[in-house]
Amino acid sequence: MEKLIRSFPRLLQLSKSYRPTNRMDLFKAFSGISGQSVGIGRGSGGRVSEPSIRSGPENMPYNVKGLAHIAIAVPDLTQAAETYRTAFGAQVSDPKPMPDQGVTVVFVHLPNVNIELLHPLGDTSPVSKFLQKNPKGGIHHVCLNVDNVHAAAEYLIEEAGVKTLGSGLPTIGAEGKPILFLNPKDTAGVLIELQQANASVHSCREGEAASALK
Ligand SMILES: C[C@@H](C(=O)O)C(=O)SCCNC(=O)CCNC(=O)[C@H](O)C(C)(C)COP(=O)(O)OP(=O)(O)OC[C@H]1O[C@@H](n2cnc3c(N)ncnc32)[C@H](O)[C@@H]1OP(=O)(O)O
Repeated sequence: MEKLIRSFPRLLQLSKSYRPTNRMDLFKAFSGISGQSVGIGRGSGGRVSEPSIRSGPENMPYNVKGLAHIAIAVPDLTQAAETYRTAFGAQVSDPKPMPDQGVTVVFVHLPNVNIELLHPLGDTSPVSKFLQKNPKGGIHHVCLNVDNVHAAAEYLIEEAGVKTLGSGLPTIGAEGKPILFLNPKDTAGVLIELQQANASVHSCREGEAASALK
């Protein structure tokens, strides 16, 4: 113990006023933490190392403005909505049929983000196959707000190697704004929806989505 204390000046300093009683106390005293888990970088002499952060490319032609919603496909919309309302005390919307998208949606409003519950509508719903593979339901997609969905699509296809799905032209989503889906094979296996954040809701009809963005 004396040898250990002599070899670590910080511990020596602490040991004058603090007597560790077990191994965890010894670790906390040495690393300077008080319970939360941290990573200690190699060669950092015991100091907690900050993770390095790399920024996105400069001059991006569009910006992600945040998370719009997380969509969960469910086998029973009424039951799922009731679970979110009663178990989590969340406000839930009435079901909204969206025949053009092949889904009925219920929005669950949480303080910092919405959850969109999805159920197939019609024979060719894109959610049907997903539910066949995941009969109990599951996370179907993540929707990001962007400031320019048109510029985003162009940049993703031409510069980032990320393909859009369908015709590549925006359609109108459940929040009444232009949306586009990206191929999950290009985005780490997660289906991502882009939504035009600043589009005026109610002002767009299906055929007007693309021109509304110009
Ligand atoms: C109202 C609106 C809104 O939010 O505003 C909505 O929600 S509309 C929500 C519904 N609309 C959409 O989802 C539109 C975009 N979705 C699509 O175009 C399609 O569903 C695809 C994502 C391309 C999947 O195609 P398809 O339905 O034919 O399924 P599939 O079973 O043949 O799957 C083909 C490959 O995609 C994968 N795959 C299927 N669904 C996936 C999902 N949700 N997330 C991640 N990967 C997925 C499968 O595992 C498979 O991979 P492997 O080949 O490796 O086995």
